[in-house]
Amino acid sequence: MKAKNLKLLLTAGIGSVHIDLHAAASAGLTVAEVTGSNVVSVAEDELMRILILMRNFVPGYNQVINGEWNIAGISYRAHDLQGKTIGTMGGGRIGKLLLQRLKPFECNLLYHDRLQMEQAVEKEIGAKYFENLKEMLPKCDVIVINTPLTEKTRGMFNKEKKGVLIVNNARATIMERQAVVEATENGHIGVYSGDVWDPQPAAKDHSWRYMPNHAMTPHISGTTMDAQVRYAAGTKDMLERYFKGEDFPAQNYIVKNGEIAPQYL
Ligand SMILES: NC(=O)C1=CN([C@@H]2O[C@H](COP(=O)(O)OP(=O)(O)OC[C@H]3O[C@@H](n4cnc5c(N)ncnc54)[C@H](O)[C@@H]3O)[C@@H](O)[C@H]2O)C=CC1
Repeated sequence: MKAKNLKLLLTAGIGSVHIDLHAAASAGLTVAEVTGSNVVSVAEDELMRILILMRNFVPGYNQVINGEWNIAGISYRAHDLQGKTIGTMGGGRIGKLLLQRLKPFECNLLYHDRLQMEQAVEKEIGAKYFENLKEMLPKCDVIVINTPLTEKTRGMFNKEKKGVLIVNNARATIMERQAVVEATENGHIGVYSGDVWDPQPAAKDHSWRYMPNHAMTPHISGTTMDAQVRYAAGTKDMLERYFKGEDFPAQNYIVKNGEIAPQYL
């Protein structure tokens, strides 16, 4: 390690996979993030993407830009959200909030996670738990990815319904890059809307820029002005606590005393 005096690594936001957490743990470093800081921002963004994909919005917008007018060319792939089945892989902070935000749309809500929510919360949201991801995937019209990238979540997909809409604001390598390109080309994925890329920033010739049926963005879902205020304040708070010798809020620790937080294992 080159930085011999390094003690602390802070992520101003959520998602610390840019850090080698195992190396940090064995070097005795502390890694922390501003847990919760952009949960609302990402969940709202996912809701927006679900609606945009379901209504075939982007091709409609492109018609206007290109001077075209072809209603039938849009509507044959536009559907109501009501009655559709939406599944989130990951029912943590973002996944749970997304399900709560989706409830008034009268969809069938499913989720897969390592951990089942408390029964009262699950009942209030009206979401059905699947311990086995492979059982949930074929049921979904829309799949949203809300787990961190770990060795277990990398490349987890292959059982989706034909024409499925996929929203991935979590991490790009949870999907296999070439498989996404091929599936958008052959229609197995109806539309893929991702906010995250591998690597970032994405090169000009990255294949996901040019595949058909996508609605990609450059990692913006968690970076609203409101989120920036929250994660700047959270980072400042942790720095102040660090220099006073105080602990951080417990949920912010990703690596502490050689241990990696369970959600990253
Ligand atoms: N695009 C963006 O700007 C942002 C993206 N994110 C991404 O979203 C992810 C989720 O964020 P939060 O909901 O706040 O995290 P969280 O820690 O509250 O929830 C993650 C959930 O994933 C589950 N999980 C972990 N590994 C799993 C596995 N192998 N199988 C099934 N479930 C598993 C955990 O049990 C937990 O419930 C982050 O790790 C990050 O990658 C987060 C914030 C901003």
